[in-house]
Amino acid sequence: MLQVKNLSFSYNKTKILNHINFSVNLGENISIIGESGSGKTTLLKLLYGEYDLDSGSLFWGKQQILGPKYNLVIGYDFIKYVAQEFDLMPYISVEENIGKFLSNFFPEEKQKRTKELLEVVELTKFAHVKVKTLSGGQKQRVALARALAKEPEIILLDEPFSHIDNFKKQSLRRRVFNYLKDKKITCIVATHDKNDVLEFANRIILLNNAEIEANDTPKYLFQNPNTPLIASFFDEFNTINNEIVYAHQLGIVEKSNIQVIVNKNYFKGTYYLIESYFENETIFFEHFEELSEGNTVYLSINK
Ligand SMILES: Nc1ncnc2c1ncn2[C@@H]1O[C@H](COP(=O)(O)OP(=O)(O)OP(=O)(O)O)[C@@H](O)[C@H]1O
Repeated sequence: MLQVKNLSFSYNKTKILNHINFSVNLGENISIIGESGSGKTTLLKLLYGEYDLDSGSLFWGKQQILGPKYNLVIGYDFIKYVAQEFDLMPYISVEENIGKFLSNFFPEEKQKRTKELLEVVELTKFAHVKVKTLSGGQKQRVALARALAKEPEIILLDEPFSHIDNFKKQSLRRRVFNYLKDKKITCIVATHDKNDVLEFANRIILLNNAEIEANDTPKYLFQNPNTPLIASFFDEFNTINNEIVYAHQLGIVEKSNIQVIVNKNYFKGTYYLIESYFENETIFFEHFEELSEGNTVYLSINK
C-alpha cells in the first residue's frame, strides 16, 4: 500500500501542496486531476522521490520513499515515472530503448519481453526505427513501454496519452490500463482527460488550492458533483437555483418555469449541445436535433 501522510511541499516559498493525505492499495488505478498548475506533476515527482518534502511522509509498504537529501540516486527500483518530457535515447532503435534496462544474460527472455511491450504500446512495426525519427505520440509510447520493461510495482504516469492521436487513443488506453491491471501494477495517473478516468480509475483525487478537494470513485463524483470544479471535469454543466445540472440532465418540455431562448447549436455527433439564454444567464442543454436560433423553449431537469 502507498501511504501519503500529511505531505506538504513548496517551491521556494510558494506552497504547492498542503497537508495531503491519501492511500493507494496494491494494483489500484488512481487518477490525479485538477486545473493546470494545481500540483499534479509535483505530486507525482514527490511520490517518485525527486524532491524532499517540507513535512509529512511517504511509504510504499514498509519502505519509506525519500528525496535527494537522503538518496544519492533519485528514485527506487520498484517505482517508475513517465514524465511529460520522455527522456529517451534518440540514436538507438525503439526496441533497443525498451530493452535498455533488461538483462542481456537472458537474451530469449529479453526478446520475448520486448516483443510483448511493443504489442502493448502498438509499436511492433517501429521496432527497428531510430527514436529520433518518431513523432511525439510514438515517443510517448516508447517511454511507456520502457517504464514497464522491468515491471515496476508502481507506475506514475503524467498525461500518458496526451500526444497520442484520437484514432489510436482509445485502443491504446485500454491495452495499457488492462495490462497494468492484469499485472497488478499500482498506477497513478495525472490527467486532464476524463476518458483516462471514467472507465479505468478506482478513485479520483482532485487537487485544488494545494489541498484535496475530492477523493472518491469516478461514478460517485460524476453522479454527485458537489462543486463546479468536479462537474466541469466530466461534462458541460449549469448552475440553476444553486444546483449543479449537467447539460444532459435538461430536456425540452411543453411548459415549465425554465423558459429559454435558443442562441447557438453545436454539433456533437450523437446530439447537439444547445446554448440558450435564461434570464441573464447562459444555459447549455442537449437535444437530438438542431433548434432554430431565437426560438423559445421550456426545459425541465431530469436527474
Ligand atoms: N521547478 C519548479 N520551480 C518553481 N515552481 C514550479 C516548478 N515546477 C512547477 N512549479 C509551479 O508549481 C505549480 C504546480 O505545478 P505542476 O506542474 O505540479 O502543476 P500541474 O497540475 O501538473 O499542471 P499542468 O496540468 O499544467 O501540467 C505551478 O504553479 C508551477 O508554476
